Amino acid sequence: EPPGLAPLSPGAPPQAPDLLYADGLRAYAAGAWAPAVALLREALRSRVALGRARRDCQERCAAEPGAALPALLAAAPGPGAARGAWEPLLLRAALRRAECLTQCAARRLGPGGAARLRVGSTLRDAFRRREPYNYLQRAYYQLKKLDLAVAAAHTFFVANPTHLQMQEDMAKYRRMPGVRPQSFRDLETPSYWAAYDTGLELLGRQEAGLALPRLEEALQESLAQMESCRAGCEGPEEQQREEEEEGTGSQGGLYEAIAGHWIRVLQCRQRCVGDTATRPGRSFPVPDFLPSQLRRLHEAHAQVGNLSQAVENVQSVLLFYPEDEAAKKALDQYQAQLGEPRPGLGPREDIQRFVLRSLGEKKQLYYAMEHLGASFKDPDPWTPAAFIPEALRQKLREDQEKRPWDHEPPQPKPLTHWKDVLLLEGVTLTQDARQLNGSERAVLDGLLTPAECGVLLQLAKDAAEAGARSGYRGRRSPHTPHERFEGLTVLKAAQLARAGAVGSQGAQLLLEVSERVRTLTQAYFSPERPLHLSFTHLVCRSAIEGEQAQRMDLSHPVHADNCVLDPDTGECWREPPAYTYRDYSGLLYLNDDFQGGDLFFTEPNALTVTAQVRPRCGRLVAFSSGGENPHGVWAVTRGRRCALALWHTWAPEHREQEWTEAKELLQVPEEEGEEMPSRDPAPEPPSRRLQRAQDKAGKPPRVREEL
Ligand SMILES: O=C(O)CCC(=O)C(=O)O
Ligand SMILES: [Fe+2]
Repeated sequence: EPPGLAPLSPGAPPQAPDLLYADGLRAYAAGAWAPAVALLREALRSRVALGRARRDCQERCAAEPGAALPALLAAAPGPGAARGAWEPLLLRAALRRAECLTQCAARRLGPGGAARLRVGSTLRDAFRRREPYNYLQRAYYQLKKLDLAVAAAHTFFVANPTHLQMQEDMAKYRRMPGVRPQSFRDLETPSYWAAYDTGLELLGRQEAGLALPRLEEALQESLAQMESCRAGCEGPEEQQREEEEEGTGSQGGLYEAIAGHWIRVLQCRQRCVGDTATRPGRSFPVPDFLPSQLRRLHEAHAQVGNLSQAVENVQSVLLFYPEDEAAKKALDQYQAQLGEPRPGLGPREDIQRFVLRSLGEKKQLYYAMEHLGASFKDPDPWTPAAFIPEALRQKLREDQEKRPWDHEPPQPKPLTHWKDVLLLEGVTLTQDARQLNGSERAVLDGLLTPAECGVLLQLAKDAAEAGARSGYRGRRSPHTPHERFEGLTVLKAAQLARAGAVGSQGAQLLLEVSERVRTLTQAYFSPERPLHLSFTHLVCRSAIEGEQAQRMDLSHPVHADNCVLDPDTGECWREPPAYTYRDYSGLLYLNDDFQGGDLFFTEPNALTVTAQVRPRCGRLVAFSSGGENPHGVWAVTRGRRCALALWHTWAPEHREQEWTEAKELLQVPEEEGEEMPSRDPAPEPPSRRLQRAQDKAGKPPRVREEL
């Protein structure tokens, strides 16, 4: 049973989610686990019920005679249509519609209807971040309902994959006997992401036939999600949200107010494009989500010989990009292969409807932008230039350039052979895959000079001390109680450097070195396809003195980096909570003055060791991140072992945004001391949370933590 979604008292009208949630947090703070669970679940459920009721009502009332727009309006007879003719009709229809909506809401939601059950912006944000699930998992854990705790944890985790506390909790759950990764079912992530990912994976394996149903499902489900998102735009919350953001109520007279409301609805509907294309927990949408899905569809259909479907899909691409050369060429080719012309064949109807409607909305929004001072951030790169008022075009072009995720990365220069790169960098290949008994593994030496290792070690030390000064005690390792674990991201390093807590030379070097590793890894393993850094983490593990006798555990248990390894079957599931988008891993070691701590690779049974690597300054171990490379770290029994862990990805949308942010931060001239953001702690009682929310004006930059 999915937590939070089954009614506690079936049939009863929903209660206000705000109140339920606040009561739930109070119960949680008081350690009353069972009531906390009941209240939090009810808050989640009532919010879902609320949304569903509103959408049903909207649909029903739109179809009700008298509340629909009179047909007369649609066919307004030219300029002669006197003002008096349409105005009363429009406004009467609006009155009827409002009456219908109010009655419907009262029927579905109880007396007071929608007004009584508003969801405030704080709650909306908390729910978007899936915070209730974090409280739920802890409460379930206390109640010893492990399966539900894991399911709730996973639901939260998918939307917050960089939440450190949750990483530890998930690791804890995974170690528990009887809790299997299979039970980490994803309860709230829209199903199209799974379909999309599987479809892409199958395509990657040249399985177009198998990929097609998943790709089609992904497209249809993302269109459905878009509809559901758009339907939410007419609700009272959307209006309220804009008012909160703009700090204005409606101004002016009747028509100004109507126009103002209408613009908000349109803005909201257009935002749905980005919302639908953004994975839970990600900050940026997959660029050009719909057209790129259509491109994959037409290619896959062509591959398996479904020519007419290939034509429909490529024509749909052309609706977005009429001048797309590749699409035009593909269309010609498909038509030639088809032989005789098929008259009925055109773009997909669902896409045609979508594009026409979207263009209509954009036209109005650009108009409002030019003449009414409205704001509009076009989510799409395909809007025809003719739609954009001349005065706005230049400014938009500039903004576009500032949004890197809207652009494919510049095509790389033809890549040099890895041997040239090694030579260039003064690096030697110490062991290749064969010597390491694997397929995609390598040990390279000479990536850092001893002086550079020194600078990076100093950086790690200074950062840890800065942490200690600000009340952050050295944490136990998430993997073993016998070691301490400190992790530093590039952004955090840059922030600390700005605040003067660490030298900026170290932070700068961190960026430089990660790029050095990326170049090498790409040249060695992926010369045709650019690799991007997706995460860079400077990690030190220290033995805790006096706790080392007869240690049986590992510093880092055996795992694979992009999938969940099942040692029993040797299978590796490329699914959350693993970081599925990681394609190549790199570990660049900084020192060797510690005991234990060798890296080792195993067979998929996680037991049989196939190769072992001793860390030392400037040594890079690089390998593909999948199930072919299970690896672990022996216990560090004395001293401190520091390494730069780097993960690379082929997916530009998973490129490490923080790398760029850190770079920018280190480039801009120093301003007065910046405040250091702290990571989001485990759930705390509401009173303290409130305090904290009030303390911080504005949102501090989010510091990412991954393992
Ligand atoms: O530090 C190492 O040698 C390995 C660490 C590792 O495997 C990881 O962080 O995924
Ligand atoms: Fe790893």
